[in-house]
Amino acid sequence: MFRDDLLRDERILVTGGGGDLGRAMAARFLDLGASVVLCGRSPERLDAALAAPAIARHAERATALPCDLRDPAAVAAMMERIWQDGPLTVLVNNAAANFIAQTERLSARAADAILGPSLHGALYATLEAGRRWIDAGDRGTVLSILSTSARTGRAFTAPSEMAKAGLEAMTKSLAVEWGPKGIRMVAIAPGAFETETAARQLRPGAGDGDEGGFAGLAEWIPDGRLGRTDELADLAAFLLSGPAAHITGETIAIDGGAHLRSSGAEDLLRWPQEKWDAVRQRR
Ligand SMILES: CCC/C=C/C(=O)SCCNC(=O)CCNC(=O)[C@H](O)C(C)(C)COP(=O)([O-])OP(=O)([O-])OC[C@H]1O[C@@H](n2cnc3c(N)ncnc32)[C@H](O)[C@@H]1OP(=O)([O-])[O-]
Ligand SMILES: NC(=O)C1=CN([C@@H]2O[C@H](COP(=O)(O)OP(=O)(O)OC[C@H]3O[C@@H](n4cnc5c(N)ncnc54)[C@H](OP(=O)(O)O)[C@@H]3O)[C@@H](O)[C@H]2O)C=CC1
Repeated sequence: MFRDDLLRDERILVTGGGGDLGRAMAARFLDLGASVVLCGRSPERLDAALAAPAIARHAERATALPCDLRDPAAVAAMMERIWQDGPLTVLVNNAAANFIAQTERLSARAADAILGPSLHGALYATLEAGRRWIDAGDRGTVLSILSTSARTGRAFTAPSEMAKAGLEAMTKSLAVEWGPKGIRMVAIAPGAFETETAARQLRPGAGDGDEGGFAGLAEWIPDGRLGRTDELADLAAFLLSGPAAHITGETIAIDGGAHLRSSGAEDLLRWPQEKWDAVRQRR
């Protein structure tokens, strides 16, 4: 689909690069010639990502740095370390934290556990990369991974929706403010992708025969299935590539149309063909 060297000149930091979607994007960027730095809190998860065959086959262009994005000093130190080897050209704000809970029962610490990495951490990373690009007169791109649920709102994950909506506002605001300085801001809003943590944090199952997971969700999605990680990775690669150079401030949804299912015709979608035929005959 893409030229093999599409991202050859890019040096890309993928936050949360030890997670499922981060790892898939990193592997795709490497396939297309980029150098990649992964970050996350857990050194074990980062080591596992570097050892995965899709990444290990490009070992000379893949590195990892543990970093807790909730700590602005740690983010600054990570960026300093990265820049010692040369500038990044792309920051991918992918790291996030989320879990379902009845919102009125969230403690302040629980709310901060979500807002910390998902909103503040992404902002800290964007500021650290942005000011280095601006000081050096370098071009740069920030790609943030949002969620279609930030557009619609979503019950039981309010802090995550607030964080993702905040990142969308950052994407639009800095597209204008930093655009003249050569910095492009883009975002992807995924729908449901069956990653290990999404299943655990968002559909944990309550026991007694309810094992949770994503079973049954696909039939609710207009195109009848969940997203595939390779599809997200390809969209990310395109948005970082030369042909996307004029796209900024935009968020692209990748959810099979799921977030548009709020038209008031949901009951009609469940009608069998006979019912449509009967209605037509009665006209
Ligand atoms: C919507 C679709 C779009 C998005 C999809 C995704 O993002 S999928 C990707 C999702 N990926 C990930 O989520 C990434 C992996 N997960 C993580 O980063 C973390 O494990 C974490 C965010 C779940 C907890 O962060 P941490 O280590 O900082 O937490 P901690 O243990 O120090 O506790 C702090 C406070 O939070 C409370 N609390 C914690 N869990 C729950 C819960 N389930 N229930 C209720 N409360 C909970 C805990 O009780 C405590 O409050 P207290 O008692 O002191 O008042
Ligand atoms: N899967 C899905 O259905 C959807 C996912 N998304 C978004 O896609 C992105 C990736 O999700 P997914 O791959 O499913 O989730 P993962 O949990 O696998 O990935 C998130 C990563 O973020 C890292 N992270 C969390 N907190 C911190 C922190 N404080 N500092 C540094 N890194 C941190 C985690 O690593 P570690 O724990 O080692 O720090 C983890 O690897 C997220 O932004 C998510 O919100 C959006 C919509 C739907």
